[in-house]
Parts: sequence; C-alpha cells; structure tokens
Amino acid sequence: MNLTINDLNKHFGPYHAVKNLSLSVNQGEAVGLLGRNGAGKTTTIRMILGLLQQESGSIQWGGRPFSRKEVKLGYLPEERGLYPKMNMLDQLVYFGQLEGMSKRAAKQEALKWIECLGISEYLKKDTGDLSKGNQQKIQLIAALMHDPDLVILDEPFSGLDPVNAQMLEGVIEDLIRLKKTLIFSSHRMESVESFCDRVYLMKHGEVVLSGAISDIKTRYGFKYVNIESSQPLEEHLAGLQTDFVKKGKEYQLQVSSMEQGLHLIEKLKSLVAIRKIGIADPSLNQIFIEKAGD
Ligand SMILES: Nc1ncnc2c1ncn2[C@@H]1O[C@H](COP(=O)(O)OP(=O)(O)OP(=O)(O)O)[C@@H](O)[C@H]1O
Repeated sequence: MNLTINDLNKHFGPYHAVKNLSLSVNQGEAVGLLGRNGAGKTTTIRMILGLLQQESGSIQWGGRPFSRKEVKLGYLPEERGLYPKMNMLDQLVYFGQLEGMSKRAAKQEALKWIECLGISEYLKKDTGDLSKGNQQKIQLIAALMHDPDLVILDEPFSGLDPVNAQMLEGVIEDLIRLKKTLIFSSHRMESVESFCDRVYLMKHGEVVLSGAISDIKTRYGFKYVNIESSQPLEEHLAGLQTDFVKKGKEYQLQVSSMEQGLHLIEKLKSLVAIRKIGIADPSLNQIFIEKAGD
C-alpha cells in the first residue's frame, strides 16, 4: 500500500523542526529521505512511527489514517537498540514476539535470517560482545523478520564493511522485488542512487528538492567532463577558459550541454595525453552539496 504524508508540522519549543512536509511512497518503491544532520529526517520518521505526535498534517496508509496497530512496519533505527547482555537468538525471538509472531515462528525466521546474513557462529553470544557491523545485522533482522509491508531504514549501511554492504544491497533489492513500501534515509548518496527512484531532500525542516533522481539531474541543466591525465592540466584548462575542480587525480569541468562537453573533449585530446575522459550527469552527491549546503 502507499504511504501519503500531507502538510506535516512539528516544533520543538520555538524551533520549527518539520515544516509543511508532504511526501508519498508507493508500494514497491524505495524513496530516499535525505538531508544534512538536523534537517528533520528522524523527526519525520518518528512521527510516522507514532513516537512523536505531529501538530498538524496527516499520515495515511492506503488512503486511511496510519495506525501502528494496522500496519506491519519494520524500522531499522540509526542508533543501536539492542540488549547487550542478551544473546542474539533470544533477542530476535523476543523482538519477533513483540511484533506479534509466535515464539516458534520467531525462532524459525530468526534462524533463517541469521544464516542468510552469515552470523550463525555468534548465535549464543551476547550482542554487546559483537562487532558494530554484526550488531547492525541483528537490528536489520529485527526490522525485517516479521515480513513488514512498510520498511523504514535509517542509515542501514552504518558499520558495514564492503562485503556486508553488498549483502545488505541484496536484501534491499529483495524488499523492492517483494513490493514493500520503503523509506531509505542515508548520507551515502551512491546507495540512494542505486535503490531509490525518487528522493525528498530536506533542509531546515522543509523539502527543498523532490522528484525522480533522473528528472532532478536533467533539470539541473549541466554536466561534467571528467578527465585524468599523466601530466598537470592546470595551464591547458586555464587556456581553455574553463572552470574546473581537481578531485584526487581527476579534473572535473562543468559544461552546460553534451555538445559543449564533446567539443571540449576534442580540444583536450589535441592538447594533452589523456588517461581517462568522460561526460557525466552531476552525481546526487554534488546536487546534495549544492542544495543542502548553506
Ligand atoms: N526531542 C527533541 N527536542 C528538541 N529538539 C529536538 C528534538 N529532536 C530533534 N530536535 C531538533 O530538531 C532538529 C531536527 O532533528 P532530526 O533528528 O530530525 O534531524 P535529522 O535530519 O534526523 O539529523 P541526522 O542526520 O543527524 O540524524 C534538530 O535541530 C534537532 O536538534
């Protein structure tokens, strides 16, 4: 089912933490909720979860007022919420039962996920003694083992090494394939780009940019020529009167169109030995920095 939020507001004292926020997430869609630290993402999520009461506005699920009792919801919080002195299996069975599962079903699902995420060897270990990444996996299992319809993942990649991050990517892809309704909040823009069709970018409590990532990039109206050479390019680029930034070994030149980019590439090819060159849309990361920065 679809989640629809209309005109949500929340103050903390005089501070307007969420301002007239509207967003929607369709079934089978992953939507990115983005913003700098303090932008209002967690406050929004907490209102969806019913942990905070909004002052005005509505939250609906399938066109009806959202109720935690009626919606199967899986939430992976940014902060840890585990009992450090409890072992992994007992803890997951407990969380499953809190979500209405029988003890037997909870144990069965927990064991399935534990094996799937490759942490069977820690089954009887206290969770407090596990690494940060493995604790994150337990939280992920707790969020998903009851087969929720609405899934909210807040910084799901936190603490995961590249191998585990790839494993999680597979889990998220499965959730999308299983037609879950997914909200994905992360500062890792590459992950947002790979899973989300649409994003909402919040700044000081307000949505300042929203829409399909592809449309946002097109609307942006410029592209980048990325070039790597074995020799310094500063002088040549100055001669071409082109603005550029240097990122590591790569020079990045902003152009207003594909044609201008191709023209520039031809010129550069005649001037310097090129190791790597290409034209790209601005990344979501670049758009984030420009739109969410001060
Ligand atoms: N319980 C609270 N009391 C007072 N102010 C709060 C409370 N919760 C959040 N705030 C303030 O509201 C603003 C939004 O906070 P929020 O946690 O929603 O941001 P965020 O976008 O989730 O940030 P982050 O990316 O760091 O998690 C911040 O300025 C924060 O200090």
